[in-house]
Amino acid sequence: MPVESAQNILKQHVPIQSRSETVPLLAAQGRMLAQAVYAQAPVPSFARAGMDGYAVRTADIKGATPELPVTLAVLGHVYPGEDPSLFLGQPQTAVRVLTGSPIPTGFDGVIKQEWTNLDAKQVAIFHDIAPKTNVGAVGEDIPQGQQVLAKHSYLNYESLGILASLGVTDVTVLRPLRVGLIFTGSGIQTPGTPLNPGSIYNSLMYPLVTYIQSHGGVVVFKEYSDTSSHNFANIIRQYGSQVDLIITTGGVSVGDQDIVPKALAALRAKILFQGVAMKPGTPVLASLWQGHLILSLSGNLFAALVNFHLFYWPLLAQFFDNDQFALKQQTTTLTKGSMPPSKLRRFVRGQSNEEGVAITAKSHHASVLSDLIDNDCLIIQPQNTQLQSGDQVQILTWPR
Ligand SMILES: Nc1nc2c(c(=O)[nH]1)N[C@H]1C(S)=C(S)[C@@H](COP(=O)(O)OP(=O)(O)OC[C@H]3O[C@@H](n4cnc5c(N)ncnc54)[C@H](O)[C@@H]3O)O[C@H]1N2
Ligand code: MOO
Repeated sequence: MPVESAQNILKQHVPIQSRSETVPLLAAQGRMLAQAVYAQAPVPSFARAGMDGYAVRTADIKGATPELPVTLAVLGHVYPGEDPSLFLGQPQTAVRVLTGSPIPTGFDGVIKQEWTNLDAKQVAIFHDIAPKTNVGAVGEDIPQGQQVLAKHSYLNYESLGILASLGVTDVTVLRPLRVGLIFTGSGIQTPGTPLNPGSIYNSLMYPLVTYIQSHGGVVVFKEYSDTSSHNFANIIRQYGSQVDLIITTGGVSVGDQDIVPKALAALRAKILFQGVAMKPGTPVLASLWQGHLILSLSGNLFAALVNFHLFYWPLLAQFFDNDQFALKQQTTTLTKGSMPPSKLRRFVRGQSNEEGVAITAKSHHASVLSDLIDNDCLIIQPQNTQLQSGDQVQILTWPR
């Protein structure tokens, strides 16, 4: 089955998210806003000094030079957080201020202290300044009433800081995509215990959990299945109904321990597709168990991640009805590297740059993860076509 057909089948079975919940700001990282946020008050709510110096009436110091300074009476100081209403800007006066200080009414500029003699009582001013110099106006950052974040914005980094600057403590966000993870296979250990002979660490868990949790999803359970299909099926029976999507890794190929197809048959899950015309990750499988979607990725690390990127992001975009989660496809130039033809359409690790995209990976094997560190996209290599430097190629990127 072609990748696009598999993506379309999956999309038809994604639940549409509708409910919301209120969470503290720091718990909202990676979540989607349920409603637009408007500024109830301007930020800052007062005119503030942009430099350490003196609040002045700019008209008073017009023409001031080092040779002919203007001297002003210093009424006192207003430090950040202090009440500026104790002072009123009168002719030939100044108030000592620091960066962030509220500026008392009547003053219209802040002269930086380097242009004064920094006197506490009678300050000599050596330059003149235009009105509003070094004054941050009310609402300089956010004017009152402005829409700060649109409905369905995705909360991260700066957006959480902007909400905090408005004094917001809790936000109403869309219910996350609830995901359960099941890792199959023998000899797969969680980091923290010494490796048994022939075993490897469950490295796959970490990119999967972090991709999911930083893009509007939560991982509700992480379970290991041993190599019996009973065990796998029991995990699904026990936990499956808690989630919107179950992602399983490994066990989808044809070996003795490839238990996923057998377990799905025992669960009477409906197979949506099994095997996709892609390399790596050919044996990927999707099924539906009592209305819950199960996406079964290959166990090979790079194959699993290619499966994840190609199927998870379109599904997430559908769940939130939001294109910012969709895979982005674009045409660019292959600037470095080559690939021999492949019978199946192949997804190659790519490193995008200003000129195009480069193939820099030392290994293209499906089981090799470490090369991905400097790679940020997948190059689509059409079937039976070689890739060489200078070719126009299609690349796929996912939300970062
Ligand atoms: N005789 C055949 N053998 C294989 C075929 C085939 O058609 N005929 N297909 C190959 C292809 S293609 C792939 S892809 C793999 C997929 O196999 P599975 O999805 O069944 O994965 P496993 O066999 O369970 O594991 C493969 C590999 O990945 C390691 N692994 C699994 N889970 C993790 C994890 N969570 N973290 C780190 N590493 C993991 C596992 O130890 C194996 O080394 O099958 C080919 N074989
Ligand atoms: O599809 Mo498997 O993809 O060779 O790793």
